[in-house]
Amino acid sequence: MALLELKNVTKYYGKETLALSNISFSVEAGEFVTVIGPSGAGKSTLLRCINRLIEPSSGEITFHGVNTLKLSQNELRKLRTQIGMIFQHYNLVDRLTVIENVLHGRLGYKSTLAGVLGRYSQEEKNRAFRIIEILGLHDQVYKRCDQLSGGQKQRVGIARALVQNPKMILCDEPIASLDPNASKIIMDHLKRICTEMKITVIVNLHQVQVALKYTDRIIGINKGRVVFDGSPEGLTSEQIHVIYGTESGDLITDLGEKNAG
Ligand SMILES: Nc1ncnc2c1ncn2[C@@H]1O[C@H](COP(=O)(O)OP(=O)(O)OP(=O)(O)O)[C@@H](O)[C@H]1O
Repeated sequence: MALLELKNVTKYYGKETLALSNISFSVEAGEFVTVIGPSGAGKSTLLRCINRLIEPSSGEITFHGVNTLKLSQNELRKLRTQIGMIFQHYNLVDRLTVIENVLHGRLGYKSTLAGVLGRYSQEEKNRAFRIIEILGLHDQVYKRCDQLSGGQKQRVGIARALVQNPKMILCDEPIASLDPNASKIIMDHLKRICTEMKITVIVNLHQVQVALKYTDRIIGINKGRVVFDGSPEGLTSEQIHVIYGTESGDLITDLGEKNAG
């Protein structure tokens, strides 16, 4: 059974804007999938429908055997502990330290009161420190997040997602605000999280070259529809053109010799 299955997922904003149109695909446990497409194609909407930060208008989403669209608020909270999310602008609490932000990843497991009082078990703290170490942030543990670089902030975002002990991580343009060096560090971490921790990863990206380099599978979206779903090897310049339409000129040259077909 697939870990995640979408069937005919459609999302309208208001009556006019069709952001997703009959999206269907499934993702197996352990896959590393990138979603590419031009600005406004529906990539963010798609990711946010998966964990119901946005409510789809129709369709079905099954995660780990559960129909996510039928869950009560309480059940949804539990579901979200299993699906970590990483954002382009990190969504950290800037005035709090790295360790405090990372521990926020445990809030989904707590009563509101315990959460408000910041009550975390020693085990939770140990786990948070271990993950911070894995992400190379051990020297920053007690630094406030507003004193970190973008790349470091994103690593805090990843640590916060990992401390949840998720089955899957959704990454909404995680490197869009980072320089190439910091982007590589983030993508390398995400790849390792998938291959070594066996966590399924879905990443929205703007950069086709990055998608080609890192993932097993690329889903191309244009105007809310899946127009490509396959391996990086299958992504020819014609396919890029279908995904990006008139915006594809520069991207095709970026493909280099590997897939230019
Ligand atoms: N809250 C909203 N209200 C109305 N329309 C929206 C809303 N959010 C997104 N849209 C529209 O839905 C469509 C898909 O937007 P979405 O942000 O999902 O695309 P995207 O592929 O993530 O774009 P980008 O790469 O620029 O972030 C666009 O036409 C957008 O204008």
